[in-house]
Amino acid sequence: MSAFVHCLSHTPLVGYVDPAPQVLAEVDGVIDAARERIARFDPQLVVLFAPDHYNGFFYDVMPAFCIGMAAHAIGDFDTAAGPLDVPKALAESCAQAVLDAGVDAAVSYRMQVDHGFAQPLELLLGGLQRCPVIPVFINSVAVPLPSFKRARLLGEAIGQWAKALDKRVLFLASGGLSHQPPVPELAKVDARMADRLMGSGRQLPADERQARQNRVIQAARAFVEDPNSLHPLNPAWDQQFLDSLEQGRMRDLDSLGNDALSALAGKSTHEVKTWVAAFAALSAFGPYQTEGRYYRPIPEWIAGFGALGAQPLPPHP
Ligand SMILES: O=C(O)/C=C/C(=O)/C=C/C=C(\O)C(=O)O
Ligand SMILES: [Fe+2]
Repeated sequence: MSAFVHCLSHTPLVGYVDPAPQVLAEVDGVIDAARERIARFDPQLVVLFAPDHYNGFFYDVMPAFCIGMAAHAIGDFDTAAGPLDVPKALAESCAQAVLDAGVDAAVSYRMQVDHGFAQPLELLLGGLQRCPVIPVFINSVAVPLPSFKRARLLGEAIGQWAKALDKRVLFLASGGLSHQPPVPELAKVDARMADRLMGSGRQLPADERQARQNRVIQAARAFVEDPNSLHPLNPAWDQQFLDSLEQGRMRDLDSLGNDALSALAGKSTHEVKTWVAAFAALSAFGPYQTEGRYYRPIPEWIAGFGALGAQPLPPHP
């Protein structure tokens, strides 16, 4: 039994609206280094904490958390499409353990996921099917949202379950840090879009999918020109958040409410709850040391873009 963590921001805008070549090369270097560390760890099981952007989870039934027993990626923004390699019996055992620990996660035997899940699997493992993966959805955009505390407890429960396996387990987290791309909000959209958010968007017509992607791309171009056209990035908050994880102070975030977090760092920053869950899972294996910390605000991707890895400290002799 051993564990490893890697948390990485995602962006659907890579390849569409890119930063300067030296920034792109810097990010590529960060991802390459993480991929090498993960390859050396050679995971036998991945638990991937990630959000959705109204591509797989809708307001017909919106869970705070959902564990996939089977899953497929839709391939939005040119990310990989197709089934993930979900080990069903292990996922069922994980879900049971989470409920037994008092965290009421939903389950799905037909989970539909978007770039939030596909991108880290592609970038860090080389594809959707390279390693058995249990997908764990954390609702990060559709209010009402779960709290930092519940995300931490979810992670701790999964960490305790993983610790009892005789496996090398990699915890991945996808998303964040400060950012607010133009994801629709139920309270602000017209009837047609509300219907999409309530479930008819599960199979989006191609022209609507294209229009939706174009809207995000246009918003990114405008944000580069005018940082006040969207909620501004917040590098100071992002660094403070990374410090909290590095120092194992996930509990300190419990008292930060969701409205306060949105005001600090934008309405999509709730994706960082995936990072809290992943680090909480690792903490079940004891004290840890971090590695590969990276941060840069990248307006072209509407993102405070970061990475942070960690592994348990070796036991004292
Ligand atoms: O405008 C829409 O309908 C959809 C927008 C997105 O899917 C935006 C996603 C952006 C991210 O994943 C991100 O975390 O920046
Ligand atoms: Fe996202």
